[in-house]
Amino acid sequence: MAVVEVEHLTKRYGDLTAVDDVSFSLEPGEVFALLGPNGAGKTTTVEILEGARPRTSGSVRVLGHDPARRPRELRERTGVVLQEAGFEEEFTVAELVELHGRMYPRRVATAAVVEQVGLTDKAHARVRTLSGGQRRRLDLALGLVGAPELLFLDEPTTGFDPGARRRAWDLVEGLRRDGTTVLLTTHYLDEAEHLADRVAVVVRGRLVALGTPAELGARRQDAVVTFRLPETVDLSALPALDGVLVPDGLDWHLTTARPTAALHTLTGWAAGRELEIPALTVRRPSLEDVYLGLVAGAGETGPDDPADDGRPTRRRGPRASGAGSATPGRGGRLASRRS
Ligand SMILES: Nc1ncnc2c1ncn2[C@@H]1O[C@H](COP(=O)(O)OP(=O)(O)OP(=O)(O)O)[C@@H](O)[C@H]1O
Repeated sequence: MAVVEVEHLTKRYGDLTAVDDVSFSLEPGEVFALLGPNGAGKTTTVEILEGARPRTSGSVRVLGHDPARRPRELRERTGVVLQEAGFEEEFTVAELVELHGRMYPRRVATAAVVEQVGLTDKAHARVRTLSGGQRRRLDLALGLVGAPELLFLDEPTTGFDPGARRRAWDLVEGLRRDGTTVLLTTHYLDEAEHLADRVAVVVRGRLVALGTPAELGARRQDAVVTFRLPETVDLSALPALDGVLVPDGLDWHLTTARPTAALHTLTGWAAGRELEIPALTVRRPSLEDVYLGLVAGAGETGPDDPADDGRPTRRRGPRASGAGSATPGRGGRLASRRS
């Protein structure tokens, strides 16, 4: 049985359709990444799955439950790592993890989860003294302390230094090995490529592509041949190459649908003149290239788009106040789980 099943999900905020007839499912143990530009509807979708927002229409099942009913069992079997969560600043890391863990029947030992996220040396530090990246790791610890079957990770490595990001990736890979299903949103395409079994690309609320990173890559047949001209050679001396050639500093990039033929022409020409072509590489499109092509193809014009209202990425309704969430004091998370 699918862990998450979403069929024809739609969410409207007044006139704005933030999620538009989206369908996908998550199989047990898979890491699934939701990608899309700012305002695409990723957070809205994830919050609907978490039970933190009502949907307008469509059907949603999470671990067999309708999250809109906010069943207790679902809350106990899922973990949530938000983009920004409020912490109770005077608690220590260990205290906060300990208190949070009490909400879950299947909890992981505090020391183990603190170790898992690399905060052991900060276990007894007050939350207010943590750096931005350390707070994100604490967030991760709170998502993991309940040994969730399904983990929601909303931009989990934003603000991480490169080492911390690698460790977070290792952690997610470890979770996958243990059978945890993970729904991830990220703006880092390398992160999605590295971690995700499958990727869904959402633009303006609509699902525009769904598949493994390799399947999405295979949508594009083109490749980029990069090279420099030998010192003694002028561009006009090159044979005609099939594709679009653009300069980039000393390099030339040839984007071509026929990389084998283009390479043959180029290397045949050079070999015939006993020339060495410096810095010659061939690169297939990365997930980032494919993603940017999909986003552009779907008419998204980036941050200057008048439809982009420039609002912060994570908005919460009245739940955001954290009122009434003094135990254990994580405003966003606990309040959203309880309301
Ligand atoms: N409570 C709300 N009321 C009105 N509009 C909202 C509300 N929450 C989100 N929106 C709008 O819905 C759209 C989708 O927002 P959402 O936060 O789901 O996007 P996102 O893909 O998560 O973006 P980001 O990558 O920036 O986090 C945006 O246009 C946003 O302004």
